[in-house]
Amino acid sequence: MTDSTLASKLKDPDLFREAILIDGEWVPADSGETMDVRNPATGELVGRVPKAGTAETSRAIEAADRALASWRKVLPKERSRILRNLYDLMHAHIDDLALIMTAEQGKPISEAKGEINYAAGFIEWFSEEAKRIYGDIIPQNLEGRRLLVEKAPIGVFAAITPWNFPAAMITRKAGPGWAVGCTGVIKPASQTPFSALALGVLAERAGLPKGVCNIVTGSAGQIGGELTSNPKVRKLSFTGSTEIGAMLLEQCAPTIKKTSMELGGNAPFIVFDDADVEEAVQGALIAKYRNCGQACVAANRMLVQDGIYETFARRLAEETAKLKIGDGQEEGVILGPMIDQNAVLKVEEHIADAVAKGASVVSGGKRHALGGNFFEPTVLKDVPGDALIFSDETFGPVAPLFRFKTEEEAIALANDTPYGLASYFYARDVGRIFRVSEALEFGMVGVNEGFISTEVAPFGGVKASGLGREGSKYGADDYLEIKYIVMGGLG
Ligand SMILES: NC(=O)C1=CN([C@@H]2O[C@H](COP(=O)(O)OP(=O)(O)OC[C@H]3O[C@@H](n4cnc5c(N)ncnc54)[C@H](OP(=O)(O)O)[C@@H]3O)[C@@H](O)[C@H]2O)C=CC1
Ligand SMILES: O=C(O)CCCC(=O)O
Repeated sequence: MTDSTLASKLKDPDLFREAILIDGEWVPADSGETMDVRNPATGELVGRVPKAGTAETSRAIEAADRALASWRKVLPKERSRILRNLYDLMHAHIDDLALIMTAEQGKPISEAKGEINYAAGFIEWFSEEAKRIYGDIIPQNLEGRRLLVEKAPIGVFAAITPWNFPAAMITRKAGPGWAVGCTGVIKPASQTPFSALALGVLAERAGLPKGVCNIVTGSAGQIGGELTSNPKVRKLSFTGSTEIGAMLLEQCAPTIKKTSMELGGNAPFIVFDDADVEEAVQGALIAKYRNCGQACVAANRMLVQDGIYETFARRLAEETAKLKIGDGQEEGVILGPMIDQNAVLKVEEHIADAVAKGASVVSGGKRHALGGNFFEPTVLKDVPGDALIFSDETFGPVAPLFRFKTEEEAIALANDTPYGLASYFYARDVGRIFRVSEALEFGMVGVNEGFISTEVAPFGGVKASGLGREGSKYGADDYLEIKYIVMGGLG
C-alpha cells in the first residue's frame, strides 16, 4: 500500500495511504475499484485511492454518529489537547505533507509548506477556542425564573473540499467541528485526496477517537448524495464552485441541514491614482498569482485609474515576466502547473475572448514551453468591460487590466458581479479608504494588502459567493446549536 515512488520519498512513508478511513479502519472501496491521482506537473501516477460510493459513505456517517455520543462529552480541555497534538504533528511532518501536496496539486513546495502552516493554524486556533465556547445567563423576566443559553455541538458534519487548497480547506472545517465536540465525514477532491488521507493518519496519531474523523474518496455524486440526504448529518460545509454549492444546498433542503458555502469569487483589485504603485504591484503579484491564480480569493479584475494606468501596467508586466515557472518540486519555482487541461483551456478562452474584443497581451499570453498544464503568467491591457473575463472567474494566472476614471465608477465596476467574496484596493487618501471599504459589496476587503487569508480572521463571502464564515472567533458558530433553557419555581 505504501510502495509508490512518492511514499519512498517521504521521511514517514506511512503518511501515504491508498485507503479510506471509516470508523478507525483503513479500508478499500466495497467494489475494490480505485481512481488514479496524477501529478499535474508531469502527468505521472501519484497513486490510487478507493472509488467509494453511497454504502461506504453511509457507514462513515454511522461511525461518526456512534462516536458523537462520547466525543461531545470529552472535556473541552482534553479535546483542545488532542487538537494541539495534531497541530504539533502537522508541523513535525511539514516536509512530507508539503511533498504530498506538491505531487498531487502542483503548487511550489514553498507554497505547499505555507499552506500546511496555514492549515495547522486552524487546528491551533480552534484547539484554543475549544475551551471558550461560552453560553449566557439572561436576566430573569419573571419572578422565580432563570434563563440560560447553552451552545451544543450540532452533531455530525460533512465537509466537501476542493483541490486548490487540499489541506487548509479541510482543517478550516474539521478544526472547529472537532473542537466543539462534533464528529465528521470528509470528502476531499478527487484530484488531491492524499493530503486529506495524510491528515487522517495524523488525526489518529494525535488521539482523535475512532469515528471522529472519517474520510471517503470516490464518486462525488454518490458521496455527496448520501452526505446531503442522510438525516444524521446535521451540517454540510462546502468549498468549491457556485454551481455545485447551489446544487448541494438544494439537496440539503429536505433534511434542513445547516450549511456553510465557500463558493466562487470575482475579486476586483482596484488601484487608485494616489496608490503607492510599487506596493500595488507587489500586492497584485500575490493576489493574482498565488497558487497559479487558482484561488477563490484571487484577483480576477484589475481596475486601474487613468492617471496611474500606464505605470502600473508596465511595472506589473515587468514583474510578472520575472516569475519562474516549473515543477513545484524545483528550487525557486514561483508558479507551478495548473491543475489540469480544462483549467488551461478556460484561461486560453478568456485570453482569446479579451484579445478579440480589443485587449492586448503585455506579458505571457500562451502555454509555457514546458507544455502540459504549464501556462505563462499573463497581463492583458485595455480589456473592455464586455470581455468574458470581467464576469467569469478565470481561476488562472491572468491579470486583465480595466481602466476607470472616478471613484464612483470604480465602485460600480467592482460591485457589478453576482459574486462577493474578496476585494482589494490600493489608495492613500484616508477618506477614500473608508468610503471604498464600506461601499464594496464583498465579505472581505484588503486595503493596501494583497494577502488576506489567516486563521484569525473571518473568511467568507456574500451574494453568490456563499454563506457562513470560517476561521476566527466566528468560525465555530456554524458547528453549534443554541439551546435556551428556562427554569421556573426557583423563588
Ligand atoms: N471557491 C473555491 O474555492 C473553488 C472554486 N472552484 C471553481 O470551480 C471550478 C470548477 O472546479 P471543480 O474542482 O470542478 O469544483 P467543484 O465545485 O466541482 O469541486 C469541489 C468539490 O466538490 C465535489 N463535487 C463535485 N461534484 C459534486 C457533486 N455532484 N456532489 C458532491 N460533491 C461534488 C468535488 O469532488 P470531485 O473532486 O470528486 O469532483 C470536490 O470535492 C473552478 O475552475 C473554479 O472556478 C473550484 C475549486 C475551489
Ligand atoms: O480558494 C479557495 O478555495 C479558498 C481560498 C484559500 C484561502 O486563501 O484561504
